[in-house]
Amino acid sequence: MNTISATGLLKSYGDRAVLRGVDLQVPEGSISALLGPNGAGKTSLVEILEGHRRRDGGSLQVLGLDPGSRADFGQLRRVMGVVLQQTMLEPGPSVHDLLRRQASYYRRPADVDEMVSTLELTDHVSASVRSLSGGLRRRLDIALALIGRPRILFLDEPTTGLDPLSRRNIRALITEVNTAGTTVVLTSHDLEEVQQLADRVHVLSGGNFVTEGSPSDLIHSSGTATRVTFRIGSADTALLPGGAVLEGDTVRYEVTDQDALLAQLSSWSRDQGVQLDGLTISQPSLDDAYAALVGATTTDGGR
Ligand SMILES: Nc1ncnc2c1ncn2[C@@H]1O[C@H](COP(=O)(O)OP(=O)(O)OP(=O)(O)O)[C@@H](O)[C@H]1O
Repeated sequence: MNTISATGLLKSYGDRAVLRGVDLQVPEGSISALLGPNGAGKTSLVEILEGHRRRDGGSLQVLGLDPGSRADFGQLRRVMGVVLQQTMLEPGPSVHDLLRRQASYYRRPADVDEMVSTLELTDHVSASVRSLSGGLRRRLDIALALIGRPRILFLDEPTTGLDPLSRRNIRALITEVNTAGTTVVLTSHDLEEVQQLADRVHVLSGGNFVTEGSPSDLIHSSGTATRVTFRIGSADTALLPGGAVLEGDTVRYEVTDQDALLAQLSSWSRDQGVQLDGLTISQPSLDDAYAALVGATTTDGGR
């Protein structure tokens, strides 16, 4: 079953068409990532999915509700958690008061003290929002989004501005929340984060998704090469499988079918009576694949 089902979504600002008939299916229980260059329309799309921005056309169901309808939005907000790209916290109240107030809007909220401890805000519960650093505000944003135990969680660049340890903890928390049953829609420019978290990746460019699939599907379809290197020693290079590049005593291959190459190399080394000394295999990352798939064809959207 799909938690989000969108067909033909349209959005323009003046005469600039940002979404040109976007179709999106987000399976229940997945972590789906929306990628695309600056200005591609990710935030516009996510805010339409959340019901925080009006669409110009197309049909949309989120958990069977239409976020663009006022009545449905009222129901949706009780089962939805949202972390916006920019934090919009009221500056006055303390961390604890804000979380308590937010929890009071839900029928079965999470425990406030537990949430404070999970997001490592314990030392700051009495501090007013205005006194928090950017990273602490981000953690509070996430705590507020999770306090209602949402069925769907929208995260727009959730770990931007966090220190490496907090980033790691937030990623672990996202996985945990997802494992407990929450569907997650993630927008991020951090492709390592996306590769680590997402089951599905949708790349938006020029007003539509230009490619969709699992991170490994995208890596595979980009044709990005795996790099295989080893040291040659005194072996005869003449009989090496084709495609070898010799750099001093190191042999390098760039291939898309690593299994075939490794099978050939293993018979070569057997025939030569040598080891594949210092063999390293560097798999391409989602970052490499994204650059190959999107890099040359995109431009900044003009902000
Ligand atoms: N309220 C608005 N009024 C006019 N133009 C807008 C508005 N919001 C967004 N835009 C424009 O729409 C385009 C898409 O913006 P959007 O923020 O959705 O992209 P994005 O993919 O989220 O970008 P980024 O990765 O930089 O956050 C940009 O050209 C932006 O300037």
